[in-house]
Amino acid sequence: MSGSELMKTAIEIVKNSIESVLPDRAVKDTLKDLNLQDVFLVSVGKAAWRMAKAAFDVLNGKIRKGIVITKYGHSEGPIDDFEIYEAGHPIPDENTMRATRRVMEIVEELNEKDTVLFLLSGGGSALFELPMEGVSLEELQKITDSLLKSGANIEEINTVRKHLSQVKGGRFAEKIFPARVVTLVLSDVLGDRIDVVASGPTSPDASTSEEAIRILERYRISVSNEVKKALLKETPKHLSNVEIHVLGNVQKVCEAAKKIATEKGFNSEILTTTLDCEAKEAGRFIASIMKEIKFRDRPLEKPAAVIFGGETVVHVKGNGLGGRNQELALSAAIALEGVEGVVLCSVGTDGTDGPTDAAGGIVDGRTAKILKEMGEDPVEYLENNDSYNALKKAGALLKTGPTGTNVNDLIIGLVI
Ligand SMILES: Nc1ncnc2c1ncn2[C@@H]1O[C@H](COP(=O)(O)OP(=O)(O)O)[C@@H](O)[C@H]1O
Ligand SMILES: O=C(O)[C@@H](CO)OP(=O)(O)O
Ligand SMILES: [Mg+2]
Repeated sequence: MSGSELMKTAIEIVKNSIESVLPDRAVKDTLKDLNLQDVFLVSVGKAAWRMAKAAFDVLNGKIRKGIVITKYGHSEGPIDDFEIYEAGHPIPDENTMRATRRVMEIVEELNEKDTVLFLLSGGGSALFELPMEGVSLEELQKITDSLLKSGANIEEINTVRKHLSQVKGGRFAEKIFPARVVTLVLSDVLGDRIDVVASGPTSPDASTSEEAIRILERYRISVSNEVKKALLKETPKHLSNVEIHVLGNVQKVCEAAKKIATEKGFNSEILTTTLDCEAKEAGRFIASIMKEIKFRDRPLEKPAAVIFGGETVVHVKGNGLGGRNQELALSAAIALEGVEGVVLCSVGTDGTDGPTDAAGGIVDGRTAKILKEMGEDPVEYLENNDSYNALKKAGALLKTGPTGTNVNDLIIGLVI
């Protein structure tokens, strides 16, 4: 197999794996079992449009009102008479608040006979938000931006978000009470911490005010007195009106990748579904495993596919453009320079990696060489967190557009 054929194979495995975790089927199957009548549908997150459409297709006639809030560019047209909103991500904006207020207007009227069907996917933290009284949107945006660049993981970031919000950390379910809420979650959080996915609007909160304060201190983020005051108010730890079902996660996409790669003749193994270290360290480590396979045929014999799922972090210190998958791919490209018969592909299953239009990167032994031949230093790009521009120059960006799902990041290494 030539180098470009191997790249094509990697892209095919990735795309088919993502296809297999589109939420449609899981939403439909779960709803058929639940037999709900007369629901208020609220769908929030990057996969919100697709989840709402699937629910509409199976519940048709049993939905009294439908509202969808998703990221800009992620809705795919009208669904019946649903209200469909797009808003800012990963930082909430005015449209986030406008759409969330609309949801609150509707649920606050409900009584114990009513049911809210809440369809939730990652991205919801930015898309569904009304800050606590005294906390301005501007300050919340600043704190979110600092946390996202600090290297803090999603559990830490969302511990702070929950305590500054009127709808996160179970507070949305509290507002819905005495009505009932049935939540279907597509998980993009490692270990399926459902109180962390989209900051758990309908989950009893496992985090505390004290932890939120400690996290801000740990990452040296200073906040106003109003924010300090808001943080002290504790989130609900028990909720009696909630039922939650998990539909999909990073395990499922990794299992699909393993199956597809095996069918294509690769000795395939999932090495982890909880990759959570610094992106560039992960890239280097994965490259070292691929070289072990290439030169020593272990832990798998060639042809081999190694599969990783997770969510790495990036301490963004430079002023470049990129995302954690692109950064991982660029780092791997540096470590794989000159090695033949290896391809590494790292993507966000939602189709966007960091504030860019790429889903991730696809690199091989030629990628770093191509950059050097152009007079560019890949290490400098990596240090400036400018993986997007490095991979763009080398023709190594992978673009899928919004995929309709969101189960975190998938990394595949092929070795022949
Ligand atoms: N220049 C950059 N290089 C690498 N990563 C970046 C850069 N700028 C932002 N990021 C990372 O992108 C993350 C947000 O990306 P995004 O793909 O929206 O995350 P998610 O898919 O988890 O919502 C931030 O947490 C930040 O760490
Ligand atoms: O909304 C969120 O809190 C996170 C985790 O679920 O999602 P994303 O990383 O896609 O923004
Ligand atoms: Mg995330």
